[in-house]
Amino acid sequence: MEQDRSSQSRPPHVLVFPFPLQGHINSMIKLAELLAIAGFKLTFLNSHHNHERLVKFNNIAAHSERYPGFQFKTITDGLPLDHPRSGNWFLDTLEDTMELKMKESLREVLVNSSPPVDCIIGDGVLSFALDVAKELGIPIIFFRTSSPRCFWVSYSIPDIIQAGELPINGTEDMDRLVTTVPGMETYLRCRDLPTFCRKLDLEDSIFMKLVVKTTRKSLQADALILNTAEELDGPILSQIRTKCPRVYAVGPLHAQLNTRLNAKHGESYDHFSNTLWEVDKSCICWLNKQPNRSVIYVSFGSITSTSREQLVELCYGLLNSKTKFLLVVRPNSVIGKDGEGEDVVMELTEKSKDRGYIVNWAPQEEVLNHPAFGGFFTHNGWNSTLESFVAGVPMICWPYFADQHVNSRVVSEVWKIGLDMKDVCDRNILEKMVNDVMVVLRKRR
Ligand SMILES: O=c1ccn([C@@H]2O[C@H](COP(=O)(O)OP(=O)(O)O[C@H]3O[C@H](CO)[C@@H](O)[C@H](O)[C@H]3O)[C@@H](O)[C@H]2O)c(=O)[nH]1
Ligand SMILES: C[C@H]1CC[C@@H]2C(C(=O)O)=CO[C@@H](O)[C@@H]21
Repeated sequence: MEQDRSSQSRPPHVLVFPFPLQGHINSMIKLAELLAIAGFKLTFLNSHHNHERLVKFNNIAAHSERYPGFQFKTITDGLPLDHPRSGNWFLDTLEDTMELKMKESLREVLVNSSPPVDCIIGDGVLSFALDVAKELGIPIIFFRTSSPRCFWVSYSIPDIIQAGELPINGTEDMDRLVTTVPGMETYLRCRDLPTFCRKLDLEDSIFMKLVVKTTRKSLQADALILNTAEELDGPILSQIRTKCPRVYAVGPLHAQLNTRLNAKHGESYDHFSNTLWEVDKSCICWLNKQPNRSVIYVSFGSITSTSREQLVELCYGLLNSKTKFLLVVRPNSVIGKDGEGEDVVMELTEKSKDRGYIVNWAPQEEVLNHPAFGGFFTHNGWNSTLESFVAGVPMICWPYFADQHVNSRVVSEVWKIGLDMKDVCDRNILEKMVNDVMVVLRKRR
C-alpha cells in the first residue's frame, strides 16, 4: 500500500525510530535534531515507557519551541507497561513475539502518518523495520548506534567461525589474535570480541545469532549511517563499504550538533538534554571547586550492572588512589535485592569525604568538558567513548558487554588514549591505572 509522496512543496518528512535504550536514543535524537535544523519535518518514535521518562526529566515544551516541525510519537516496546525493565530486560524486546508487536505498531504509525513519511531512519538492530518499509514503499536508512568496528566484527562472525577461530578454547585462549576480520588482524584478540562470542557452544548463543542476523540484514537498507568520522574509523569504513557502498559517517553526532547550535545561538546556549534519569547538577558546583585535571569521572552508562563485590573493589581502588572522583551509581544498578549496594555507597561517601562526589546520574557531556577532569573510568559504550575522545579525556576501560570490548581495545591499542582493564576487577590494579592515567597520560595531553 504505497502512499503518494509526489509533487512535494512541503519539507521532507523523516521518521526516526530508535531501539528503546538511552544509548540509542541519545545519538538518534541528536541526528533528528540536526535534520530538523536543516529544515526536515521530524517524527521521533519513542517507546511509551521511555517517552514518559523523557517528559518527566526534560523540558519537552522548550524542545518543541527550539525545533518547530519536530514531533514525538510513541509505540509499544513489546513489553507490558508494568514490566520492571531492569537488568537485561531489553534483550526480551529482541524476541520474535515482541518484535512482532513493535512491527505492527510501526506499520500503523506509518500508514496513518500525515504528511506521509518520506524516509525512515531506523535503528540498525530493529531490522524488522526493513520489512515494513519495503511493504509500504518507503525508503529506509539504518543507523547502527554502536561502534563501526563492532559492526564489522559482528558482520564477520560467520567467517571467524568458518575459519575455526571461534569458539574460544578456554581462558588460556583469550589472548590469541583473531585474523579473519579484515583490517583488524593486528590487534583484535579473542578477549576483545563481543561477549556473546565467549560461549563454548555457539549454537547456544541466541544473542550472537540475532546480532549477526540484524547486522547482515541492515546492509539491505538504502543506506547505512554510523556515528563516527573518517578520521576515527576510516580503514574500517572502507571495509564496510565493500559490502554496502552507501555508508555515511556522520559523527561524532554530539559534537556536530553542538557546533551547529553554538554557531546559531552562541556558546552559553542551554542545550536540550534527552535523559531518562533525573540529572544531578549539584556535582558541577563541587567540580568548580576542584583544581584543573585533578578529578576522575566514573560512570558505566545506562545498562551496566555490577555485583556488590565488584562495587566494593572498584570503590577501594578509587579511595586508595588518593585521586578525587565523581562517581555515578545508577539506582538499582547493583545486582541483588533492590537497594543492594547502598551500604557500599554510604561507606564510600563517609570514607571519601571531600575527595569524592557520588550521584545517581550526571550531566555527562558537561562533566567531561569541565576543566577539573583528568580521566574517565568508563564501560566504553560508544557514546561515552566518543564524548571522552572529543573532550580529550584519557580513559580507563572496563567493558561490560556488546561493542564495549572491541571499543576498549581500540581506545588502548589503536588510538592509544587509554588503558584497558577488561576482565579484571582488582583494587590494586585500578589504583595503579588511575595514577597512570592521571599522571602519565596527562603529560601527553
Ligand atoms: O550519568 C550519566 C551516565 C551516562 N550519561 C549519558 O548516557 C549515554 C550512555 O551511552 P553509552 O555510553 O553508549 O552507554 P550505554 O548506555 O551502555 O549504551 C548502549 O548503547 C550504545 C550505543 O549503541 C552501545 O555502544 C553500548 O554498548 C550499549 O550498552 C551517554 O551519552 C552519556 O553521556 C549521562 O548523561 N549521565
Ligand atoms: C541491545 C543490544 C543488542 C545489540 C546492540 C549493540 C550492537 O551490536 O549494535 C550494542 O549494544 C546494545 O546497545 C545493543
